[in-house]
Amino acid sequence: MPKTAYVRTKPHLNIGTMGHVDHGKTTLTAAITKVLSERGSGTFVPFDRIDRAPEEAQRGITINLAHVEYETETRHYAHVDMPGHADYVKNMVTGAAQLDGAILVVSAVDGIMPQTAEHVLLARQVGVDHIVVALNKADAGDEELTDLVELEVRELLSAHGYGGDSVPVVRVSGLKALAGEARWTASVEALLDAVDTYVPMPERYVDAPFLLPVENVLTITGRGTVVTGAVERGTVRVGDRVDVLGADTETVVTGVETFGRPMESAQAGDNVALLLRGVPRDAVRRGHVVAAPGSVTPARRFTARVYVLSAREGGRTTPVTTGYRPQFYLRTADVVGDVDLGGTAVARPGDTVTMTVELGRDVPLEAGLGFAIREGGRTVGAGTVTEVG
Ligand SMILES: Nc1nc2c(ncn2[C@@H]2O[C@H](COP(=O)(O)OP(=O)(O)OP(=O)(O)O)[C@@H](O)[C@H]2O)c(=O)[nH]1
Ligand SMILES: [Mg+2]
Repeated sequence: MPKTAYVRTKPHLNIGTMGHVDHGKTTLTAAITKVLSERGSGTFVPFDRIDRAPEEAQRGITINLAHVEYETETRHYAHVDMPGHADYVKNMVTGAAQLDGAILVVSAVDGIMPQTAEHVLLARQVGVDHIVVALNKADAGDEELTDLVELEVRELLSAHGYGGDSVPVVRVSGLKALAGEARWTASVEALLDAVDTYVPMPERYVDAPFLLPVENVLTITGRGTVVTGAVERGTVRVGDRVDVLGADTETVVTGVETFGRPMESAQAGDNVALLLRGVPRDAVRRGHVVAAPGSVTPARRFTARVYVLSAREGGRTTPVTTGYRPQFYLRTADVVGDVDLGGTAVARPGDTVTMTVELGRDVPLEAGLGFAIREGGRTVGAGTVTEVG
């Protein structure tokens, strides 16, 4: 049976949970949906409906991005639960690229761990301007220790330009909230209030030509290929012609949905699924971009200012030279690129340098676009495009 159409009654924002493995992101995500469903604004999504892949259940970790939706009194949210495990930072970057604000989950028992810091750095780089901290497992943490963890987290955020002194830090217990303990369901409510008030509604460029970076691709039997992601700018409706950049094809949008509900028109900021006419499932991939015809010219050469992470930050121990070929994370794409520093110049860990990059394929690029550089499973640099071509 077709579901009822999505009715836009409140401002919509994209948020998500990030942080180190096992600090409780998925548990907190489930708890948020439970607390809100009891208020009558949303559906409870249990833990095993978020981590639902067999490998996730078996290993007890999140691997894939999972999306849930809920409403507070003032806003409608799409929430992406991101993996914390070091092997899946790739997926985390894709999730973070769609966010208006992030909930950084830090275990009050364990404090800052490597992916706590890595995720903060990556969030900064892909354009997440606001972070709210959930000091989770507060039910199990010692108060004095938790105070120390809070100080540490504020310092970390300040070091990355997040204004750690003013960031809301809320002590919560996802686990106990899920169990319905009043003290802790109240803590989750307090966290949501902090998100509502601290994360501003971003400016939405609804009048710009439509652009959606593809996060995922699915097949709906009998209907065709569907791409999902957050609309970066513009609007789209059924019947619109679009370019699929990366797949190098032009097609027509034959369906627009959000969380399974049809939409008349999707706009900048919406988290959507677009049904594309006649596009084979294997022609389109994460990292491709769906855009208004002719509105963007993809390129593979650009100049950027890049910060090379120090070894202490988890980066390289040896300098970068011309000829270096790491992976570049741009929007939802992950593309290999050749680095040119100009002659024999070197970039040591801790340096900020200008470099020219030649990507392995064409990607929609523009000045100001932030990106991360990774190599062998770790983040080694962070940069901003200064010039295309
Ligand atoms: N005591 C306590 N344990 C918690 C709390 N939240 C989560 N846990 C436990 O911590 C473990 C990890 O929880 P998850 O929610 O899977 O953690 P995660 O951050 O989503 O992990 P990844 O997605 O794999 O990075 C589980 O055993 C949870 O039951 C909490 O508030 N208090
Ligand atoms: Mg998880």
